Amino acid sequence: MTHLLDGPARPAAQQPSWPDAEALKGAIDTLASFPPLVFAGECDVLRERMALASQGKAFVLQGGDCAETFAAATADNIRDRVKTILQMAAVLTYGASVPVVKVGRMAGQYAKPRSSDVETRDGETLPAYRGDMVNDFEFTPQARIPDPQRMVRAYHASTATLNLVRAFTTGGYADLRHVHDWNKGFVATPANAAYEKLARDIDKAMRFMLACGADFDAMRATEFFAAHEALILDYERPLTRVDHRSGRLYDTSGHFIWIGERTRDLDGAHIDYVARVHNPIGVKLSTKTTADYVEQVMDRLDPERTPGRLTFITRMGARQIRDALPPIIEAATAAGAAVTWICDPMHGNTFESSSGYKTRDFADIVEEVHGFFDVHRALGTVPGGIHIELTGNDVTECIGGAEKILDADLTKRYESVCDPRLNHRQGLELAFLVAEMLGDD
Ligand SMILES: O=C[C@H](O)[C@H](O)COP(=O)(O)O
Ligand SMILES: C=C(OP(=O)(O)O)C(=O)O
Repeated sequence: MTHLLDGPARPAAQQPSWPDAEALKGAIDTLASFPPLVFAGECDVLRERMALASQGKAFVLQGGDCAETFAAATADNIRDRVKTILQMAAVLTYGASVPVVKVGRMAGQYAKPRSSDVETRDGETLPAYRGDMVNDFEFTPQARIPDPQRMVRAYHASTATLNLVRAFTTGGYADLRHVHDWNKGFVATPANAAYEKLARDIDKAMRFMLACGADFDAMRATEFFAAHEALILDYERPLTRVDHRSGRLYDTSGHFIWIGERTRDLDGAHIDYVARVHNPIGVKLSTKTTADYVEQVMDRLDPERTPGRLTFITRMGARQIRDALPPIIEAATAAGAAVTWICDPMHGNTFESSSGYKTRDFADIVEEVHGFFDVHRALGTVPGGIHIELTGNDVTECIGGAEKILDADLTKRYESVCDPRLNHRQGLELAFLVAEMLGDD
């Protein structure tokens, strides 16, 4: 399939140095022979949902691991992540009376861009870990060698994940009548107690609607989409297929793919790649973004200004967003933007704690989302969603929140192989706060 993507060779940032060209070719050919993970028609549905979010008629909740790992792709982990997203979506929908577009950072989020190509521990320097799709987290010379067969494993792990996600979300588990069940198995906390109360209210409203003759069978299933950063082009390209209905190219590795802050160069291979596929796509924007860049990237990726095609995921930092975001929005608006604006309050707020862990403060995360809403409201544009690194597990990776995780607690259960995630309760707590902001119109 790669011939479909032929064009001038462009520099591709953040790619592994695969040591064996033959092995790489073998893995690419294998991927190209596999069935698609998602269908073009599903991507089109998501584009329509993203369009609604760009107009304030829906709100996007994108969430999941910073970096998925093969070892953690278990039924329990996947179920708890899906449950957390369903609960957060219920809080947002009920709290703000807006449909929520549920998108997992799942089933493909196996590669990471890194600030440095190497990592040094106790005087030993090895290649950096770039995600399970590329090499292994273990700190040994052998483990850190990029192995293209890992892309094939990532495909299989994504298939299994997506299969379970589809079973959960269409097989009855996501039925709103199970709104209480999603809270089961989690430790009792103020956030879960608040959720339990909300679930009782939803139950009551549903009983009322049922008595009025509403048909709740329509709610048995929920839409749930898969997203990841389109980083490793040797994985994305062979999974790119022609849609037989329209003759257009789609990246069938996920419904929504985004280009990260480190790979969004206008002359680079990543922007060239996503310009050619028809999926709904995202571009991360930090404080380094210029007005000129925004206009040019819109012209490259969304020349027709089609609502739902392009999402800007801003990740500015709690202290910068109020100054850095307005000129970006103004430039986009002046250039006729039809983009969906999403706030990633994670990546601009990372710091190293005194105990040496990469962490984020829950208060900063909330503050960035506040800034995002305030800026959009002041400019008359639409805050269309949030993008969160989270897990359904009870980890201690981000400090703060109602349970007041402290620096000293980070050591207790820090499991992320890259960036710190909100745990289940912090995710729920954030959903309640965002529901308030959304409802504050
Ligand atoms: O998730 C984002 C990046 O991959 C991550 O922040 C990079 O982390 P690093 O600075 O430790 O390489
Ligand atoms: C690397 C990521 O973010 P960014 O490109 O915004 O740094 C990410 O979301 O995993």
